[in-house]
Amino acid sequence: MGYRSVFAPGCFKGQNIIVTGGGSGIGRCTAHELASLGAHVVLVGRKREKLEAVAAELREDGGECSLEAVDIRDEEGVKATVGRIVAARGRIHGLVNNAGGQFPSPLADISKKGFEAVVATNLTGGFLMAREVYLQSMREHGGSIVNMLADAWGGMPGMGHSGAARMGMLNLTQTAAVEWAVSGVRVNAVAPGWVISSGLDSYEDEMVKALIPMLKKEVPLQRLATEAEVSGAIVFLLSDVSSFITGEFIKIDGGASCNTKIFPLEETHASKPFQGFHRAAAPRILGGPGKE
Ligand SMILES: CCCCCCC/C=C/C(=O)SCCNC(=O)CCNC(=O)[C@H](O)C(C)(C)COP(=O)(O)OP(=O)(O)OC[C@H]1O[C@@H](n2cnc3c(N)ncnc32)[C@H](O)[C@@H]1OP(=O)(O)O
Ligand SMILES: NC(=O)C1=CN([C@@H]2O[C@H](COP(=O)(O)OP(=O)(O)OC[C@H]3O[C@@H](n4cnc5c(N)ncnc54)[C@H](OP(=O)(O)O)[C@@H]3O)[C@@H](O)[C@H]2O)C=CC1
Repeated sequence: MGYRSVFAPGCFKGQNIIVTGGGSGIGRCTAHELASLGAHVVLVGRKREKLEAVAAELREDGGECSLEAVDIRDEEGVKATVGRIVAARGRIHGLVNNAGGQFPSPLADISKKGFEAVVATNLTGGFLMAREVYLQSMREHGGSIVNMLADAWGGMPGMGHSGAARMGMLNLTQTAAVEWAVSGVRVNAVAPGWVISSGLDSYEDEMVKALIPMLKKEVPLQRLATEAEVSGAIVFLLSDVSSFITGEFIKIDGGASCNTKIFPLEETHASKPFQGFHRAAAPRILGGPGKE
C-alpha cells in the first residue's frame, strides 16, 4: 500500500496496538497508519484470511504485526485472545475498538435476534475488548483506547439498532474514561458520518444507495469521508499529542451536524454567510419576510 503518514516518523515505536476489524476498511487503513509509524499492530477480526491478507500488506511495507481471529462477542474468546497478546507482546499500549456493523433495516422489521446481534457487535463486544485490555495490561501500565461511534445523534433511519448501540458506547467511553483515569488510561471515541469504505461498498441496500448522492449534497464539505480521514483522528487520539484528552469524541462528518436547517446549505454556499442568514433564515426566525 505504501502508506505515508502526516504524523512524526517512529512516534509509535515500541508500542503494541490492537485494531479490531483490522481486516478491512477503516481498521485496515488504521493498521497501515500505525504500522508506518513504528507500532506493532495486532489485527483482530472474525475471518482469519482477511487478517492474513492485511498482515501481508503491512509486512510488505516493512511494518510489524500479528493477528488473532476471534468474534469480539465471545467473552471467553476475548479473554483468551487478550491473554495470548499479553503473553506474546507484554504490555498493550493501545486499543482501537473499530469492529462493528449492521444490516440497514427499518426498526419495525428488525427481529429481537437481529437487534441483539447488532448491539452485541457494536456495544458489548467493544466493552469486552476494553475490559480485558484494561484488566490484563492497562490497569497496571496505562494506555489509550479509541472506540468507534457513528454520527447517530438525532436518530438514523434504517440504522436504529446500531445507532442505539453507538450512543451506549458513547456513555461507556465517558464512564471508562473517568473510572480508569487513575491508572493512566485515556478513553476516547470517533464518530464518523458516512465513509467511503469497503464496508459501505458491501451494502446492496437500496435505501443506502439512494442516500449517498443526497448525503453528498447535504454535507457542508459536499462529500463523504475517506477511510484515512477517520484513521487520522483515531491515531491522534491514540497518540501522546492528545495526552490531556479523555472521555471525548471527535465527529468526522464534514460539518453534517452543524446547523444547516436554519441556515440551508444551498443558500449559504450560494452567497456570503451573512447574506444567507438574512435571505434564508430571517423569515422563519422573525415570522415575516426577510430583509435583504
Ligand atoms: C447520518 C448517519 C451517519 C452514520 C452513518 C453510519 C453508516 C455506517 C456504515 C457502516 O457501518 S459500513 C460497515 C458495515 N460493515 C458491516 O456492517 C459488516 C458487519 N456486519 C455484520 O457482520 C452483520 O450485519 C451483524 C448483524 C452486525 C453481525 O451479523 P452476525 O454474523 O451475527 O449475523 P448472523 O449470526 O448471521 O445473524 C444474527 C441475526 O441478525 C439478523 N440479521 C443479520 N443479517 C441480517 C440482514 N442482512 N437482514 C436482516 N436481518 C439480519 C438476523 O435476525 C439473524 O438472525 P437469524 O436470521 O439467524 O434468525
Ligand atoms: N463506513 C461508514 O460509513 C461508517 C462506519 N462506521 C463503523 O466503522 C467501523 C469500520 O467500518 P468499515 O471499515 O466501514 O466496515 P467493514 O465492514 O470493512 O469493517 C468492519 C470490520 O469489523 C469486523 N467485525 C464485525 N463483526 C465482528 C465481530 N463480531 N468480531 C470481530 N470482528 C468483527 C469485520 O471483520 P470480520 O468480517 O473478519 O469479522 C470487519 O473487518 C464499523 O464499526 C462501522 O460500523 C461508523 C460510521 C460510518
